[in-house]
Amino acid sequence: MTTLDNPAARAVALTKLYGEGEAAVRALDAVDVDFRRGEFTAIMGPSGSGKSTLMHCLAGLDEASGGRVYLGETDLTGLGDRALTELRRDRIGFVFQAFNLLPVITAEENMLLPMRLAGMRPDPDWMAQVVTRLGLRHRLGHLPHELSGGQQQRVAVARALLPRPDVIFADEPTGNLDSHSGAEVLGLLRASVREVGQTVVMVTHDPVAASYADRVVLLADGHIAGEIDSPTTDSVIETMRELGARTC
Ligand SMILES: Nc1ncnc2c1ncn2[C@@H]1O[C@H](COP(=O)(O)OP(=O)(O)OP(=O)(O)O)[C@@H](O)[C@H]1O
Repeated sequence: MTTLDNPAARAVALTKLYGEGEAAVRALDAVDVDFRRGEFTAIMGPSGSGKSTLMHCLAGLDEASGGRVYLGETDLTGLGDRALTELRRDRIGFVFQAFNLLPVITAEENMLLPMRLAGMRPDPDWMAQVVTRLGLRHRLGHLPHELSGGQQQRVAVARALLPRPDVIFADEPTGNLDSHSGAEVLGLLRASVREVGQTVVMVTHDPVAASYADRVVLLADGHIAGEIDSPTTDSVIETMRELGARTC
């Protein structure tokens, strides 16, 4: 089986309704999409097009109203709360716009916290590689408030990378960063894909951020509206303009 027919995550006829009756909002309407292993995919689209909803359903944070969601071979639809919690803990990494570091423990303790809670230890070689790549070797003992925003987000990326999850879902990971810090975080995500085959799925409004991805999946009005392979900032801006979308 090739990686093409064995995606890391997949939505099949995924439909998500919020509310009921006349007031119901169809946030996703029979969406079919695959996220290939070892690939960096950006999800883009106008405000309200369903990006966050798609990501939340893929990551087991929100329940589908119809269709199926798979993480590898595992069908998430129908899993109970406990199984979903374990799946998120053991197989998914998250990076959010807000860095979500615990303020009273050091950068290193923050990086290791999810693994400690799961009773796991990181492979020392892998930990050393991530820390080196992070460029924060001399900041590991610092508390989050002693770090810049970019440094805090790099700690959050390391925290997601250390357990080697099946997929890292990143929701506007550079939304709170200046362009220099944003480029560092995006470079780190891209390197994790290129160098160790991590799978990353990122929601973004930013064409520059999307240009770090291998592929852009475009959403409009709860539907897949297209794809861009090997995106550049210009090709993303042009395609978003054609979609009539807000791109900043
Ligand atoms: N909890 C909710 N209850 C009701 N409607 C919701 C809820 N969450 C999202 N929606 C609606 O579902 C649609 C898709 O929302 P979603 O947040 O997925 O879009 P998005 O593309 O991520 O938007 P943005 O770029 O503004 O973050 C929107 O019409 C939104 O108003």
